[in-house]
Amino acid sequence: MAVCVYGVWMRIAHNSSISEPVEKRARLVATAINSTIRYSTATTVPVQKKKKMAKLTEQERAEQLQPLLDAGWSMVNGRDAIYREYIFQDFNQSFRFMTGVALLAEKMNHHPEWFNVYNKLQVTMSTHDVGGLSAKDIRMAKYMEEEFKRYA
Ligand SMILES: C[C@H](O)[C@H](O)[C@H]1CNC2=NC(N)=NC(=O)C2=N1
Repeated sequence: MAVCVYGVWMRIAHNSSISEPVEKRARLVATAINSTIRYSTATTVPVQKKKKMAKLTEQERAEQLQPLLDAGWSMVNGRDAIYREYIFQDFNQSFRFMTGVALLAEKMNHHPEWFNVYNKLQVTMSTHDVGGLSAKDIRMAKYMEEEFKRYA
């Protein structure tokens, strides 16, 4: 980019006839520089700001959290967090389920608080960074509900 811009400037400076007063040629180059700078800044792509995680709003709780509570999740006493117990046929099934959740957790950088004994899995979801429930918790809990249907 810089090289071709320099080339443009030099072509303008060279093309303006040699007899032109130096001031005029300097003005031509200055105009070209300004327009290039304007062009180059105009073409910069705004940096996508990382979406700041926030606690669920009342409306999001009504629309997105309530279906999870209806499906078997419950609010944790004294915390803005949700809890669910899953029972599987055996340890192998529960660990397979946990493996899928763990892969999503790593992809999302969002991790469950969980405890597993043999075929029973206890899961608590909350977002430590915001001190309560966020969209990430909803997404992970919905994933778990969908996955669990495969173990019915
Ligand atoms: C440093 C690291 O990115 C943060 O601690 C991530 C990791 N996993 C997380 N998991 C959960 N449940 N909540 C968080 O706030 C969180 N933050």
